[in-house]
Amino acid sequence: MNSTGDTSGLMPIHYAKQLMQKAISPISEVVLCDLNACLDRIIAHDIVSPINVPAYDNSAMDGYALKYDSFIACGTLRQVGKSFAGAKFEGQLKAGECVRIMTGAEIPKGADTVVMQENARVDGKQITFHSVTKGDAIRRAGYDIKQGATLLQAGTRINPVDIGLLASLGINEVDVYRQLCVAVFTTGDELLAAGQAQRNDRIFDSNRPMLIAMLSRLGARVIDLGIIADNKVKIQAAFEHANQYADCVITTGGVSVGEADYTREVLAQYGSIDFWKLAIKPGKPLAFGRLSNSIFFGLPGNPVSAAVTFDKIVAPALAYLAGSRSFTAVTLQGVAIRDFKKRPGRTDYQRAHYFVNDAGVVSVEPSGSQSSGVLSCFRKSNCYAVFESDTGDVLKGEPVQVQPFNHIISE
Ligand SMILES: Nc1nc2c(c(=O)[nH]1)N[C@H]1C(S)=C(S)[C@@H](COP(=O)(O)OP(=O)(O)OC[C@H]3O[C@@H](n4cnc5c(N)ncnc54)[C@H](O)[C@@H]3O)O[C@H]1N2
Ligand code: MOO
Repeated sequence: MNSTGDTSGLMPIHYAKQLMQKAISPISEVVLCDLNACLDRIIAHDIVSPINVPAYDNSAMDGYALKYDSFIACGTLRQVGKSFAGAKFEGQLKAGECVRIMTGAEIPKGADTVVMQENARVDGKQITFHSVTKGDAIRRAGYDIKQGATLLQAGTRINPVDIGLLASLGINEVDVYRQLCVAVFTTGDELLAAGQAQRNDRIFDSNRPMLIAMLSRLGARVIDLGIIADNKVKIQAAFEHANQYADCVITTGGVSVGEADYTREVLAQYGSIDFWKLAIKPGKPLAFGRLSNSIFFGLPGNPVSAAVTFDKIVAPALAYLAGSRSFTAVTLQGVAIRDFKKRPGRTDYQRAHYFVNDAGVVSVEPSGSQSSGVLSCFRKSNCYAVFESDTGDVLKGEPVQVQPFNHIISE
């Protein structure tokens, strides 16, 4: 029995996550980053708004600015000027007056209402209004963002809208954590790099390009160490190189129990291994450990296992290492519309397809082979059907947890 009380030798995922969190010290170095280069970087300090957005009361419509009481008293008002975005009306409205105003233009002094031009009848300078509601169509100063409000919290990954928000505050440089650097290599004498001549006794290395793409979606800088032969000396040299330059080393293959599975063995000598067998399907032989400078993930060689363990275990851990405080999977409650096969013993992330039916029910079905060698099944899938470790087969009509694919693994 291990320290988690488990007798299968497999570590439950929630326990492994706690262990990783204890073992990982998030990056603390802060760098100043240009607004145009900060997409996907992690904010290091809270962003507090130095200004109101918008800075002044302005019109939400093209129309007329007026004082409501004046409209009630007179019905028809005289247009005395114009207010444009960037060229406001400088005067003060008096009784019986209105000002032609454009969307975004500052509300003239003395006005408290804007009437859109569709509700105005123009006769020279005399304007008659209908459907007037006091206070309408005015965007107040600070109604989007108030001066002094915390707009973005430290630990937020900057998305394109955040870049718009920062620009709306006039901010053109942001304190972010230094970029995560991850070294990747794959092991296996059977591997060819895409582009090499095909051979019938070899397979192409799909894991490394796939993981590099996933890492770039995480905002990491990648050191690609290529394909390393099943050879202890070469694997150790790759680890030494990676440990010098990277915060994390990711390998695939060689973590199981086969006679050429050296990765775990080398790592155990050169660093330390915290766990290497997880109660997850696919992906049981997943190793996590530490070198002197880097953390280490040894992913299973099977491509589906590598993809799922990266998405579900490695990506959240790397987000934490990078300083992110907001990495959660969306889970929907769905209903199986076909039977799912499931053996008790591991938390299973089956590749599945979901849709919302006419009654609004999230309906989910397996999308094909669940073999960890069948990467093509991902293309027929848009979610994981997640089954807890102790569950057996799940039948049509029974509830299923659905996790739609995120941007790391999908579009
Ligand atoms: N006796 C046992 N055998 C296996 C067990 C076990 O518990 N007992 N676990 C199985 C499971 S589950 C998995 S997953 C695999 C993991 O094995 P490794 O991580 O050691 O990976 P390899 O043996 O090197 O390769 C497995 C499979 O994947 C192919 N592969 C490897 N690298 C790549 C790559 N970069 N791109 C594409 N495909 C790759 C490789 O050719 C093998 O077919 O172990 C099971 N065995
Ligand atoms: O865990 Mo393995 O990934 O089941 O094939």
